[in-house]
Amino acid sequence: MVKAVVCGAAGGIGQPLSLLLKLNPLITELSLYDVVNALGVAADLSHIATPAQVTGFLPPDNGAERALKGADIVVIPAGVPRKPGMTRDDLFVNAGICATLASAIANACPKAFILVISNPVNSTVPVFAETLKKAGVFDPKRLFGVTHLDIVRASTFLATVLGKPQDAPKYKVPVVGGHSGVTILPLLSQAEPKIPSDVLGDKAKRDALVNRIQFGGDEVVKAKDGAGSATLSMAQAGAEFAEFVLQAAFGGKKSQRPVQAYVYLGAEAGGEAVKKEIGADLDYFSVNVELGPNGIEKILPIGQIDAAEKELLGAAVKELGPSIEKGATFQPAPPKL
Ligand SMILES: NC(=O)c1ccc[n+]([C@@H]2O[C@H](COP(=O)([O-])OP(=O)(O)OC[C@H]3O[C@@H](n4cnc5c(N)ncnc54)[C@H](O)[C@@H]3O)[C@@H](O)[C@H]2O)c1
Ligand SMILES: O=C(O)C[C@H](O)C(=O)O
Repeated sequence: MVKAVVCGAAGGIGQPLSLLLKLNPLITELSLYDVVNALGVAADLSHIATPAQVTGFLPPDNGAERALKGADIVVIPAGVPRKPGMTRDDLFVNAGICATLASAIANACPKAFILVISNPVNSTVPVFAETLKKAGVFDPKRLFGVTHLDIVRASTFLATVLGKPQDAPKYKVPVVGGHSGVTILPLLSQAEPKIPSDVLGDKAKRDALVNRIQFGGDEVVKAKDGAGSATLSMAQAGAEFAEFVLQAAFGGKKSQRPVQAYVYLGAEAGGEAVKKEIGADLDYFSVNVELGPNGIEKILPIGQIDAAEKELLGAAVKELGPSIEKGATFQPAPPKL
C-alpha cells in the first residue's frame, strides 16, 4: 500500500502530474490537495481504471492534514509560476505556502518522502528543511528539491545539437548546482555517450548548449506569454522522479543509475565531501544521489570537471549562497487571529 499526495493538485503542473501518478501502478491511494478545485480534479481522475483510489481535499476542516495523513510520498507543485520578465527569486512569495505545507507534513506524515517543485527551489527547499527541523522531524534523506526537469532538458537539447533528436533518451548529462539560471550547472564533460570534440571543443557551440540548459525555463515562460511556465514537461519530470523514489522504496528496484536532486549537504547527510569539491560551505546543492528504501542512501561526488565547468561552478556558488540563506532564515508571518 503506497499513499501519494499532490499539494497544488489543481494547478498547471498539479493536474497532469496527478494524472501521471494515478497511472503509476505502485500507488494505491492518491490524495489531491489544493486551495481550489481539488474535488473536481479528484472526481475526474477517480474514473480511470487503475489501482490508486483518489480523494480531493480543500482547506476547510484542516484539509491539508487530512489529505496528508499517513502519506508515503508528497509531491509539491503549489504556488505561483513566473511571468515574462520575472526571475525565480521573484517567486519567493511561495515561501509562506511552503512553510505552511511543511508544518502540515510534520504533523500528518513526518516520515514521507517530500518532493519540492515549488519555486524558487534554491530557497524553498531550505524553507522546508528549517520548518521540519523546528518540528523535530527533519530527515535529510527524505527531502528532495526536484531539479529533474534540468536533466530531462539537457538530454533533449544535447541530442538536438548533435542532430539526433530522436535519441534524446540515450543522452545523460549530469546537471548539478541549483535550479535557476547560472546556478544550473550542466557537466557536459561527463555526458554519456561522450560528446564529440567538434561540439565539446567548440566554445561557441558549447556555450550555446550550456545557456539553453540553464535558461530552458525562460523559453517556456516567453512562449506562454503571461500564461505561466513549464507545466507538462514538469509534470512528466516530477512523475518520473517520483517513480525513482517509489521504486527504490517500495518497488524493490534499486535505481540502476544515480539520480539528481537538490539535497541537504550537512555532515549528518554525508555531504561534506561535495562541499570540499565545490570549495564552499553551501548546505544545499543539486548532486547525484543513490536511492534506497529510506530515500537517499549516498550523496555521490561530483567528480572531475573541466576548466570551463570550474568557471561556471564559481558563478553558481556565488548566486546559490544568498538564495539558500534567504530560505533558511525565512520567518513565516504569524497566523492571523
Ligand atoms: N522545479 C521545477 O523544475 C519547476 C518547473 C516548473 C514550475 N515550477 C514551479 O511550480 C509551481 C507551480 O507552477 P504551476 O505552473 O503549476 O502554477 P499554477 O498557478 O498553475 O498552480 C499552482 C497551484 O497551487 C495552488 N496553491 C496555491 N496556494 C496553495 C496552498 N497554500 N496549498 C495548496 N495549493 C496551493 C493553486 O491554487 C494552484 O492550483 C511554481 O512555483 C513554478 O515556478 C517548478
Ligand atoms: O522557469 C520557470 O520559472 C519554471 C521552472 O523552474 C522551469 O525550469 O521550467
